[in-house]
Amino acid sequence: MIDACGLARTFTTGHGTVEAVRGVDLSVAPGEIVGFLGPNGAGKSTTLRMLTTLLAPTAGRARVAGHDLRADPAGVRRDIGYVAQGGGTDPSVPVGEELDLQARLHGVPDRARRVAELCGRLELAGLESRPSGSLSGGQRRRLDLALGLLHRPPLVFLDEPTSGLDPQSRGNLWDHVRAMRAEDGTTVFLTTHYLEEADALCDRLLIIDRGAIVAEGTPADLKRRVAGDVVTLELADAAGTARARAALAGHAGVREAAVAGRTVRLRVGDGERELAGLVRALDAAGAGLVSLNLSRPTLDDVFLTVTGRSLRDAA
Ligand SMILES: Nc1ncnc2c1ncn2[C@@H]1O[C@H](COP(=O)(O)OP(=O)(O)OP(=O)(O)O)[C@@H](O)[C@H]1O
Repeated sequence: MIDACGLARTFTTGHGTVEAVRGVDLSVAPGEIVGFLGPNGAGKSTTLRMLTTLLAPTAGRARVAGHDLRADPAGVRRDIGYVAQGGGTDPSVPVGEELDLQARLHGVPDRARRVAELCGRLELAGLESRPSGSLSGGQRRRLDLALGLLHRPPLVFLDEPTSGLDPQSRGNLWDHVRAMRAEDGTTVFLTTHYLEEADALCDRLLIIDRGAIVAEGTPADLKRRVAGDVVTLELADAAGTARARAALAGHAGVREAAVAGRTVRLRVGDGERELAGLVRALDAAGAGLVSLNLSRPTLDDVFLTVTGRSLRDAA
């Protein structure tokens, strides 16, 4: 649904040249929900604006929703939905009127039925006569989503769809995005700052930093591949700790072991798979295991591993 190769954009400012996006390759398959994650200024919006034809690339090429970005930008625009960060509606216009107007602009056939259908699906029914400026944050974002979906685009771009929403409204919007994919097979490409959002909603993530993609994969794969799981062992005494350390030194699957007092912290690939073998090795060595804890890395650990910085600090 998206295939981009070497996409780049530089800006010339009074202070010199900014390489906002430095040759990004990415592909998104039909029906995927792909999250584009990165700290402030990483190049997310610039990439999104290029893929939605709002900004011309300085280099590279892309096919979006079956159309070449440079040769057929009108075709791209026809077949995508774009939900911008702040939305673009007039706050004084009633919800129903706004939807009807946009449906008319898009030439949506049988538009009254389509508007009613989307209002029903996105919990906007009953709000049609309210000016959009009077809606709550969550209702507002659902209206923005409805506006982006009116012409039934197979591909939708969402720019920070839940920015500023409370956790409950955020979860509600995720449900709607999932339903949109389940019911219509809509492909979704979204940018986000929220690690929880990336983790909960996206099938696959692209992590961008300083204009380049630094990691890519499903949330679970990324965590496993890039950061590994962590197994923390507590041993009964110093002798047991030494025996544990010796037993685990050559143990296949252990990538790294750090000892602090009677605690041994291991970095392993797939913790669940490794646990039984680890326990057997420790028992055989008579290490005197007191407790064992398996923790999964977070997406922030992934970012830290790839860039040496925390996404939260960097943001
Ligand atoms: N019109 C512009 N002129 C000059 N520099 C720009 C312009 N637009 C973006 N940039 C710069 O390009 C880089 C990438 O910006 P971009 O907005 O794409 O990042 P982002 O990842 O979307 O950040 P945020 O999360 O803050 O929205 C930044 O250094 C930004 O200052």
